[in-house]
Amino acid sequence: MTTTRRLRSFHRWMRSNGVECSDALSLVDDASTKCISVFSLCDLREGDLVATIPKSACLTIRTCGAREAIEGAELGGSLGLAVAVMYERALGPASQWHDYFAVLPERECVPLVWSDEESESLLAGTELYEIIKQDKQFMSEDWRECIEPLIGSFNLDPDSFSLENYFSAKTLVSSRAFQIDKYYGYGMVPLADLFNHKTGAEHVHFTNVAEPESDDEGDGLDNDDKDDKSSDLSGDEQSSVIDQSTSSSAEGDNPAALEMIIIRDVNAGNEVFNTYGSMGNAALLHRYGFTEPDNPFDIVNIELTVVLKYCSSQFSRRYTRSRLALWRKLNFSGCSSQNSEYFEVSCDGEPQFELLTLLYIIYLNEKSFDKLGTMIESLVNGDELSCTVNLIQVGGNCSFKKDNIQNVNDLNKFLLTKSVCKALVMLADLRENLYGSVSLKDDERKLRECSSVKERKLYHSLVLRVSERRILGKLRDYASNVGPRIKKRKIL
Ligand SMILES: C[S@@+](CC[C@H](N)C(=O)[O-])C[C@H]1O[C@@H](n2cnc3c(N)ncnc32)[C@H](O)[C@@H]1O
Repeated sequence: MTTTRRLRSFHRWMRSNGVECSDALSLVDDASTKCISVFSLCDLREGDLVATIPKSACLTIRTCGAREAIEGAELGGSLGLAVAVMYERALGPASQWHDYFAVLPERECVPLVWSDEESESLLAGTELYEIIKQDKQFMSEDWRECIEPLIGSFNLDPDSFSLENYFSAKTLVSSRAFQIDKYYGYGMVPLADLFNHKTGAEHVHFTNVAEPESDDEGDGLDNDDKDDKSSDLSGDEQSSVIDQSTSSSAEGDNPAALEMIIIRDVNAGNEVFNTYGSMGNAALLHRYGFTEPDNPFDIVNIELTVVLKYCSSQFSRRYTRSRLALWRKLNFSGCSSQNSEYFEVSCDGEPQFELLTLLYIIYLNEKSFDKLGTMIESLVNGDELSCTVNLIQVGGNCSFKKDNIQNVNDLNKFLLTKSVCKALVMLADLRENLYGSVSLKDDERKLRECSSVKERKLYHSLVLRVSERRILGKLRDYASNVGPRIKKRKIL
């Protein structure tokens, strides 16, 4: 089937399934990338309704032919939806969604379906490296525990439900599914999933006009994906949340359909973008298989284990343990995800506040540390702000004026002693070592020479490496330029 043909069939499919796509939209099939994008054929203005998609046309656990088996096995969320996708694909032309599947790729090129060698060579050191290893392991367990036992009941080619096909279905779900509503749950929304992403400058929103009555709330099936152990860097389940409009005044409101409405003007001939959310490059690559240069939502994480390793290189293990224990007693903690605790460094190189408090405590002199120990009882009863104020006062900072402090961010500069700044630079170096011996300059050169279309995996992994390494550079600048701003005074 030629690309033009698949789009013609999809347009026919939309008409016969009640999907209304405005004549102002042009679906474009790019022969070089085999990807579809949406362009405007005329000027589109804020408020224009450009598509209506009946919820019954969406592929969900509720609408798929294997509903009974999937619900009977209590599979929900992305795992259940991936089974629905595999089932309907296995039906071939007999599936209601056959012509919809023809406009989807076989699988999305996300790292989950890269070979182990590719992950090793392209992702080592990046935020994704360990996550992908875990994803593969957890999803294989999900498949063995939840899907393999069901395969016989489908009476279809068992190969269609293989582990490999499960991974492929998961890539489609992670990159294209939406949370529809309570009744339909999480699903594939034809047409809505053809729009590409632009960070912070999208043109279109999907609106769920009203919630239909749910006939069986509390049936144990929900969208919190309790069966699915895979990680989610973006923190939410769906690729895009559909706006829940509470207004029902507009004429033509249709509780059984989703509407796509222009929220930012588009001139004729331009691409119409959606947004998949505010995500850094690691999250974009993880779920969607692409990255954006200069992404303002990028972050780098520094694992607590790296901080402790650095601390142990300076002090005894006992010393490190006692400092960490006091930090915890003061109710500080890092971010946590699947057995790891870490600190974020934002796009502009600013380290997470809690990392500064930990380093500050690590470098407190013995006297101040002991004094802090005696104050624990009173400190833990206060809030984070007053606790940190006390911490800084005990540390003996003479330029510190409590009255000017409104929130914890105002305290950052007082935590940046010379030792803390030096530690931040060392931590940036330790984190950078994880990328191996290739320099940032070499990565930047390779990126300039690389084609985003022909060498897609290499290109996006290089964007990720380069953006993470630039943040580490900014962390070094931050530590060198911001601190130390304070003079010490003995108050003990
Ligand atoms: C929801 S689909 C969008 C439609 C898709 N282009 C298609 O051919 O069907 C999401 C996928 O589109 C691609 N994509 C979306 N936005 C992109 C962007 N800004 N840059 C590169 N690829 C993008 C990625 O492959 C992503 O996984």
